[in-house]
Amino acid sequence: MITLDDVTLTFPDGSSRVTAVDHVTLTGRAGVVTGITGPSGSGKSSILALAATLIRPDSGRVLIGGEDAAALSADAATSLRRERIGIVFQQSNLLASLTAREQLQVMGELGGSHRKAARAQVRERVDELLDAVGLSAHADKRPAQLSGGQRQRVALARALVRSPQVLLVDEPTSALDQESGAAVMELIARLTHERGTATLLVTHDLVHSPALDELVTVVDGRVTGVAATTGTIDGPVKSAVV
Ligand SMILES: Nc1ncnc2c1ncn2[C@@H]1O[C@H](COP(=O)(O)OP(=O)(O)OP(=O)(O)O)[C@@H](O)[C@H]1O
Repeated sequence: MITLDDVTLTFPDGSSRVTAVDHVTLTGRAGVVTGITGPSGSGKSSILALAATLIRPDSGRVLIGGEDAAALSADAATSLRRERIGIVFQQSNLLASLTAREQLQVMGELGGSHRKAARAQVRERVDELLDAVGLSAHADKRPAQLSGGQRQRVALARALVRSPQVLLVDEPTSALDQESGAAVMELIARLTHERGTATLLVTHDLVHSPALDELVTVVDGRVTGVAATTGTIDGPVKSAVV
């Protein structure tokens, strides 16, 4: 579970400051895809960056598994991010020289043990995740040999390698056509339901709302609405949400 509790974030703007996030309170629950939508400049990406502990709020708390990430030292926030948070960006941000399998392996081994048994465990998890995102047959391909949708699926699998509690996804379909976008959204919903991640997903495109369990609307940095959606992708937790 992740909770932003009365969070405010401002940025310098000439001699004054612009308020990007204005006393926002929202919760992403385990096994639930919470969409965050709103007009351009409303604060969606800022909310995601706060949830990712990439920036600190001016005030308020960012609770991840009960711990206030906003109060941690920079080092502690980095390890919390590494261990508990998976992030998928608009562009897949894959390393051009690595195969799909290697992208996941590098993430799985980051800061971990070099013992043979530990590495074998990572390999097993990588194979399981590549299978879960339907890419086993493409495991040895590099990003340039994959379609946009396949690259986003690799990025999604990579974000899940360390079994994060929280999955943060920023406009995952913006570089995709409608059909592959829908497939990526469906996959995010399925993996969220199966693996119990608390998923926050920023989208301006409500054509994909069937993949969302809840929708938070943000305008001018403020939450103006929270609604259960009429999503059609079933999951174990979903029935309890709607
Ligand atoms: N690094 C920054 N420095 C100064 N102002 C910023 C910075 N990042 C965001 N802002 C301002 O904060 C507000 C919220 O921006 P944010 O990017 O979070 O909105 P958004 O809803 O994600 O927009 P979009 O849909 O266009 O990506 C805007 O007024 C923006 O100009």
